[in-house]
Amino acid sequence: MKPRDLLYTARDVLRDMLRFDAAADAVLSRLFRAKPQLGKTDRQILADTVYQVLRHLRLFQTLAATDESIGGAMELRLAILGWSGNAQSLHAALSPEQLDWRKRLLAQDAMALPEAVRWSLPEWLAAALQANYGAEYPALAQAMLRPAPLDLRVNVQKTRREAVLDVFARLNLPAQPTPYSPWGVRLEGKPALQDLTVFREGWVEVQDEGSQLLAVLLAPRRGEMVVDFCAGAGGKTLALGAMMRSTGRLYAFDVADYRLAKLKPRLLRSGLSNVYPVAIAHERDERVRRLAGKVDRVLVDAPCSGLGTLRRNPDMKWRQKPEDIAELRTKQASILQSAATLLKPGGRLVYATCSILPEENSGIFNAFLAAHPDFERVPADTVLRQQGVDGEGLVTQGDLQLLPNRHATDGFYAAVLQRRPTSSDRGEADATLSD
Ligand SMILES: C[S@@+](CC[C@H](N)C(=O)[O-])C[C@H]1O[C@@H](n2cnc3c(N)ncnc32)[C@H](O)[C@@H]1O
Repeated sequence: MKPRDLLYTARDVLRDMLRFDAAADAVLSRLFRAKPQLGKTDRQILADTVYQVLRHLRLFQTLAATDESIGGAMELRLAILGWSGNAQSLHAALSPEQLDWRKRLLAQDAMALPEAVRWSLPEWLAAALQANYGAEYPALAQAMLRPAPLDLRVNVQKTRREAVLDVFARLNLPAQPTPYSPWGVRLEGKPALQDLTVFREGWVEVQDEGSQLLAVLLAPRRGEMVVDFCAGAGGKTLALGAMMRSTGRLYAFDVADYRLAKLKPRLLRSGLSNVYPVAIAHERDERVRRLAGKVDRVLVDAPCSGLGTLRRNPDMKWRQKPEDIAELRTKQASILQSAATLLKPGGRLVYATCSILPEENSGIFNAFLAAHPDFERVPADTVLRQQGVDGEGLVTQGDLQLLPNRHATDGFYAAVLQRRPTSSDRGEADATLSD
């Protein structure tokens, strides 16, 4: 497609996207399905341009409103400001007046603008981040404006990290081991993974290093009975299954069939045979009740605002509203409550979100512990150390707290609890030990 036509396509996509009635990636997928003639480079330019606009939406809208000399719809002017093709395509896409306008506006001194405009945050979210992160708020807000790196998880069921790094070195694709996860590889750039044998053969999966650490924290063992309560498309399920070396039973629960369906091809690639996807109607489903008191480990990767993933999903900051958070909190508390009933005495649960709002995180977890004296917090740094991960700097008040500005991961929270062993279990354990 000619760069100028691409610019107008970006305008049309933005018109759709800025209604915020569907996720940005769904809007893009719909477009790509409708226009199969779009080549790889065109798709990349379109995606990068509209995501750049979503990231900087408030700033770009403010800048565009200060100078209307080039005319055209707001969405066109936003696409001009966000254009993310190379210099050649930029010159081919824009008229000389548009080029001048873009240059002038992007050169403006943004320091004169309020922080929430500069960092393109809705007022309510800027206020919440400032209240919760204080002096760290500017670094956090700015880190969330940068695109995320491409992290992969090496499937230890099939290979080792060194072998994967060797393959990338031979392909001349710069890659580094991630600093915290024992299975993480960080790629420079965004190669088309689907074309690579390492991906097709199930040696690697795309997964942010932070997500990998949630699996590390659950630390499931061979032969155990494990439940991934909100498994979705199974990103963490696959990591857990590999940790269990494809032994035991790993149930992947979710209320969304269509998400679980996406797990199937990934499972095939992974080589795991210990995973059992189960669609449940809600968190108190009969299939959940049947496992009460029988499970060794449970992961609750709870539905949340997703505000820790703004580097990848910048539309979330415009789509979420304070009243959505209140609704999510009720759901999170209810899921945690049900999921905890699955645990055997001595069993462990990890409650996690990709939110950076404490009310979805420690707020839910601490309230659960306060109301349930038969459960206790397990310090996350202890578990990480046992798993060979240096938890220094990863743990705040006993729980894992990852932030893009500190750890170059998405924002994640994860806390571990254990069901206290009953006195008869302790007796049994003592008897076993003294035998
Ligand atoms: C954060 S996502 C999970 C992502 C997934 N664990 C992964 O690693 O790809 C939260 C998931 O919770 C699911 N969910 C929402 N309500 C639920 C409920 N009551 N019980 C179980 N799962 C639920 C959603 O369908 C969604 O897939």
